[in-house]
Amino acid sequence: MDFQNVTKTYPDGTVAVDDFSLHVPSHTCTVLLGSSGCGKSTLIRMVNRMVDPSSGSILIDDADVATTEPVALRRRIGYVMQDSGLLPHRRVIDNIATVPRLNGESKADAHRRAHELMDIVGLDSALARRYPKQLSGGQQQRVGVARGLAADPNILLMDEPFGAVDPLVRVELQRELQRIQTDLRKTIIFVTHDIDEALTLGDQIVVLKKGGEVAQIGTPENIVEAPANDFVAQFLGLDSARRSLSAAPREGGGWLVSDGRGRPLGVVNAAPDQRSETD
Ligand SMILES: Nc1ncnc2c1ncn2[C@@H]1O[C@H](COP(=O)(O)OP(=O)(O)OP(=O)(O)O)[C@@H](O)[C@H]1O
Repeated sequence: MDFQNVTKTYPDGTVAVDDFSLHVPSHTCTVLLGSSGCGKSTLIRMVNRMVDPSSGSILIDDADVATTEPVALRRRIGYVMQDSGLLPHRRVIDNIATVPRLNGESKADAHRRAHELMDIVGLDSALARRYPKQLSGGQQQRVGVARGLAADPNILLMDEPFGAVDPLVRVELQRELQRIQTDLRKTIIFVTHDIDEALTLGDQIVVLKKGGEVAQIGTPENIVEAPANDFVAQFLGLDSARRSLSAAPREGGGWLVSDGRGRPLGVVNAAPDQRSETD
């Protein structure tokens, strides 16, 4: 997928995205990382035409999304948002089956697929008959992910999908997504302002400034090892005590790693290039 010189000016004159270009490699997870208001949601919503660019284009397999009817586009691109966006008056199973049903699948087939998806996202099948409000926030987000995957889309758009759940559940959901992605290899665009989440999930991370200005694009390793500028270093907190780590040799081998305030964080047993044959 490619964003080509995309600009979005809202009717009130706000320039949310200014001349943004990006190649999104297939079958990998691209994270758009930036603080509130930098244009992340606008960017992701232009892919499925919830928002149309003022100029520029977005190409999927070399076809401009502007040439595809928005409803058709949304039925073949998965979309997961922060508050899960579930239909409150529909049971979990029917929420997941919504798009396959709209695509003409029989109820039996759509429900069978929905049960498979519940399994994939780690939801007990006993929850199928519940309504969204009878689920925890984390469970609702799992339903949201299942629903996003229901039509077996090649592309999955995720707009701060785990932003509203508590930190422990958030880490669990991130792990589930990584596991799912190992199997399904979707092209994912994942929006977050959480650095740890970006470093965990991104194959490619795009650090954004206001107006969708790209501050840096790279793998998590690239960005942590070599921030392109002060903005990226500060945003990642590389100059803060939490991330400026130090390591001291440890009795019995390995290193004790501490943060910038000297608090112990853990132990490194061996640097990758110093592993012995027996490790
Ligand atoms: N419908 C709209 N009309 C006018 N301005 C808008 C509209 N939607 C978004 N904006 C503005 O565009 C800019 C980018 O907003 P956007 O929601 O894309 O940012 P974001 O990075 O996703 O932020 P957040 O993380 O807070 O959701 C902001 O200044 C916002 O106020």
